[in-house]
Amino acid sequence: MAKIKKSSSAQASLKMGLSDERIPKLFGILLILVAVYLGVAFFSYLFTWKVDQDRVLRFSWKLLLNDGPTVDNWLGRLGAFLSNFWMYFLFGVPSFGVVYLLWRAGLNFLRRQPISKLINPFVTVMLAMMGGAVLLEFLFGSFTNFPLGGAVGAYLVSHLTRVLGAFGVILLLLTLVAIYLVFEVRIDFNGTPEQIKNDVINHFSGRFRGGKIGAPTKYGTGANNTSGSGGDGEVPALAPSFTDPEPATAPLRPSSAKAAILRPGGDDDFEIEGPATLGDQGIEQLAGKQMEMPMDAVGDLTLVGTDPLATGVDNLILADGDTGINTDLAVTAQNQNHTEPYDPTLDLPNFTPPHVGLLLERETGSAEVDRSELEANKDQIIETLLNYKIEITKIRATIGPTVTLYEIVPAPGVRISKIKNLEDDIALSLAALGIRIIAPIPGRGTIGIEVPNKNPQMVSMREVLESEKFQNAKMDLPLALGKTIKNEVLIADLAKMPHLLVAGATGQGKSVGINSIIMSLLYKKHPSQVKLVMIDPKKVELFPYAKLESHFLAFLPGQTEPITTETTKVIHVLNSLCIEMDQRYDLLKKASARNIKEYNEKFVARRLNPEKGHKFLPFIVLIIDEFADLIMTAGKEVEMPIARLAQLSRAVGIHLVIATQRPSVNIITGVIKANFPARIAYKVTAKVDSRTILDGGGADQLIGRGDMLLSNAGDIVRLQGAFVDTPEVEEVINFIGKQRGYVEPYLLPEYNTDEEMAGSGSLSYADLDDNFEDAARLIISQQHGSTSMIQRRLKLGYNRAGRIMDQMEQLGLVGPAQGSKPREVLVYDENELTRFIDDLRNRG
Ligand SMILES: Nc1ncnc2c1ncn2[C@@H]1O[C@H](COP(=O)(O)OP(=O)(O)OP(=O)(O)O)[C@@H](O)[C@H]1O
Repeated sequence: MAKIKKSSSAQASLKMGLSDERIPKLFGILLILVAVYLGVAFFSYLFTWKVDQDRVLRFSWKLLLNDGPTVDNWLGRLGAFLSNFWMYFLFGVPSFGVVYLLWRAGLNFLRRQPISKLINPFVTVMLAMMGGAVLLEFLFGSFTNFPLGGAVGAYLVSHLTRVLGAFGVILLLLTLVAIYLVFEVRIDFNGTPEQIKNDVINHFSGRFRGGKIGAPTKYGTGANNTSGSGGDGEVPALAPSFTDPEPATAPLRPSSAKAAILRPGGDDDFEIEGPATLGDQGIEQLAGKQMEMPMDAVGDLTLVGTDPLATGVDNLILADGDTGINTDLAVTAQNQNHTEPYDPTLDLPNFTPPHVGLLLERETGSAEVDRSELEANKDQIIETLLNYKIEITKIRATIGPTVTLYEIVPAPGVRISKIKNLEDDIALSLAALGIRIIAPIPGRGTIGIEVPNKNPQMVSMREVLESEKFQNAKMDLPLALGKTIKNEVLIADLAKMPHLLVAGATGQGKSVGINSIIMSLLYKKHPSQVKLVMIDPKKVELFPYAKLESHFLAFLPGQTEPITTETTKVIHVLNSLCIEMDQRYDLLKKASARNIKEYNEKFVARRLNPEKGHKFLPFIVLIIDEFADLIMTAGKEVEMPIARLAQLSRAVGIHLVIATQRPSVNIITGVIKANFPARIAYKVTAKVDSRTILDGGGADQLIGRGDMLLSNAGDIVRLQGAFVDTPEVEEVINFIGKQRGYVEPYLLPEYNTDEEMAGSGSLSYADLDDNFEDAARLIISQQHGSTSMIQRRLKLGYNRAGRIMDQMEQLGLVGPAQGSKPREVLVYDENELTRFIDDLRNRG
């Protein structure tokens, strides 16, 4: 690598032409210096204008000659002349916009970004300068002699006031601001004033952040931030939000009668933890230790991200050769020559992540908990346990969004196993739907009884996404799943799980849960950092996400629908993912990297050569909504690749989320279970189903509507899932879908079954690329078998055009490749092609 660099720079020094990267860099430095000069001169003008103005006006450019007068401007006569020119004759104070533009242009040249990137800021700043000049002149012009809005501002104001009247000018200015807010900032007027303010602040901070050298991006993959979101020392060994922090509330009244046996009716030693509205006399706000539910802490993968167009040799060919390609994307190719760290998000630099205003602010229900409800439940628990001769010394309540946890301390001598054995009887006696007994609560030595609240609260997706925990989560694949019994938002890192099995009876919240998982990723990650592979045999659950095809989705080449629904295609996708996994392992091996984190770090530092096939690797999340149908129809053909992926894909950043509403053993097989230590169970109808999912009961005692158990390697935590409705999901999808995506989506490797590879005979009509017919017609009409012609004329990527050419060869339309020469075309007449294709179609 070092060698290559050396020789190329030696060559460059022989001939310093326009292609020499040093020239734009020099030019960039020059522009920055000019910007600094003008900035200082303008600033000085604010103080020296009175003295200098007369002299400059009298002498004009002659001021620059030797015999002119002296001036006060800190940057001499040139400073006085230029600042007067801009401030007095042009835009007044908004002339500082020119300084910004020069600075920005300088950086652009330094970074060797395309000039087209400057068009937007140029137009915006020019308009802002004009608007600003009018505004300043209109509002304050009559109070000062200083040319606040310059001649431009003064002229426009006087002209506009004559045409529209003073009030008309005010309305015009307000209209301009409104147009800006609607088109550029995309304000959601449904939001609260606070959100609108945040949107505006985010908009502007985002804009200006884009102009700083090496500033970390909002996705944590800034050029300087090579270790990505989970750099060393940043990610705790345990997934942070899985371990609830110790709350700081102190007990108001210490428990006095520890040894006393509790009787129903009394409220001694009944301690309650929960919403503040419970601060009633006689009830305590308790500082209890919290349940610890550590996640699997093996390894710590770090996201750096990837860009599908950026680095593959194919894509570089595409970027160089195709004039139709968006110049912004061609940054990528230039990015290759840079010495600064690589930043994958720069390939879609203007991508704006969805804002929470797209989600509804829901009425989460009253936080008030009825004291009599608590007392009644406490009495019933004590009484029921006494019936079984179980005495307790202390009971404490923790009120969650939908259930209250009564934590009891048994009297000395009561064996926990006794309570465990009586679990079903106790539940029956308590006779409320959804009672779950946890005996003992791991690490606490106490027993938990969860009882549903009469007035459950909903947990909205918006509130969990807005929570500080989510906002600050430095995880590779953060999932905002819901709230724990302690009303705390729980964020889990899918990258550490490393796969997730989701199961529950129909109508209990699974689809909402899958949506909240996807939403979490869409809200937190840039399209260059994560790709979603979606499989939806039911065809109804995931289809709205198809609009994200050129942003977040990955699928097979030639696939018309980016979301896979047919079983045969699903098998292809799964096997293709296995190939992707193997290819990623090969890349890791070549790069001597142990996992995706190390690999991407090396890539960011430009220690891996893209010409040798190295590229940025995004995380890939495979989502299967309803894999029961697949297992039933394709059995091992589906189960085996899933198991293989689950066993091996973690190190290369491929993670699986598979869901089913049929939690039976023939669906969730031993092989699947063994490879999915992290599982989510929604309510199921029978205990046996709960055992199938969680290896234990509990899911049968849930209350539905998003009430769920999250289990990781045996540790179980009860959560109220975040709720997001389909229209909200669609809003978010539209928000992203409307933005510019990659020219070519992220394609998975092609997978051919053995028969398909055997020869032309097995290639069916369905296998043909969507552009096959057009490409074949082109080749035949031109009698010229060239891939690059297909690429150019049909505006296809190099890979895809190459694949179409292979299919033509398989079908005998063209001869084999002949090096750089075009292939021989074996069909001479388009009618013959029509017959051939009809034939193929009829064969199916
Ligand atoms: N987290 C939640 N909070 C509140 N209500 C919820 C939550 N999740 C689901 N619900 C309620 O339960 C209903 C069913 O949820 P959902 O569609 O997710 O179930 P499902 O298990 O996916 O059903 P199916 O298997 O038929 O697709 C929702 O329409 C909603 O009313």
